[in-house]
Amino acid sequence: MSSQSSNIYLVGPMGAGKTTVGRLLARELGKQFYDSDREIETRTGVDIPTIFEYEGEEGFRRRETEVLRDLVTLSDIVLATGGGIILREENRRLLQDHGFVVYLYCPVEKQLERTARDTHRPLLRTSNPKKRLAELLAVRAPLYESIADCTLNTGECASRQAVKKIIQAYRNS
Ligand SMILES: Nc1ncnc2c1ncn2[C@@H]1O[C@H](COP(=O)(O)OP(=O)(O)O)[C@@H](O)[C@H]1O
Ligand SMILES: O=C(O)C1=C[C@@H](OP(=O)(O)O)[C@@H](O)[C@H](O)C1
Ligand SMILES: [Mg+2]
Repeated sequence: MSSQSSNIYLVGPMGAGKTTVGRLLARELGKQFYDSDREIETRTGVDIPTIFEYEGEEGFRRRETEVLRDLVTLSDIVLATGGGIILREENRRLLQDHGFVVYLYCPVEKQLERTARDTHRPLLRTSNPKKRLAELLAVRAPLYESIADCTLNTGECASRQAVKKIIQAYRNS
């Protein structure tokens, strides 16, 4: 983390709670909240499944990096990222250099439960989403860990509890 950073960046897999916890955390700390997925949707005027459909995952990743380059220029924000943002080395460096990085995770079973009702995650539109989540995590977990300033299992805690724990870790950093 850059010393005395006023930004908190949440990374972690789909369903870990980045968007939900991030919004609450920002409110609690009086910081501006951003979500990289929402930012991409606002800029393009279409939803994420549509971007995947027309531009593929590669097109989405390109847009994700463009958005991140802009968001790291802001101060005093909480940013919830998309689960795959850590795939690009440039993104990992941008996150590490400009904020306090919190890795949120939970067991794959919980990820599955929490993502089951929402059909807006193109990578989970498969006959076996649990297997997909496990495969993604196997590749990505070391990448999340490599940039995390703090790690939190949201599997057994309510979002409000997660917020408290993050604030504690952030203030002690
Ligand atoms: N700590 C939590 N406990 C229980 N449910 C949660 C928790 N965090 C998130 N959820 C629920 O899980 C779903 C996915 O959360 P979301 O914030 O979109 O995850 P992410 O942005 O990491 O993919 C939402 O319906 C949300 O209400
Ligand atoms: O894990 C991923 O690659 C993705 C996670 C999603 O965000 P959430 O992690 O907020 O669900 C979203 O960016 C897109 O569907 C791709
Ligand atoms: Mg999200």
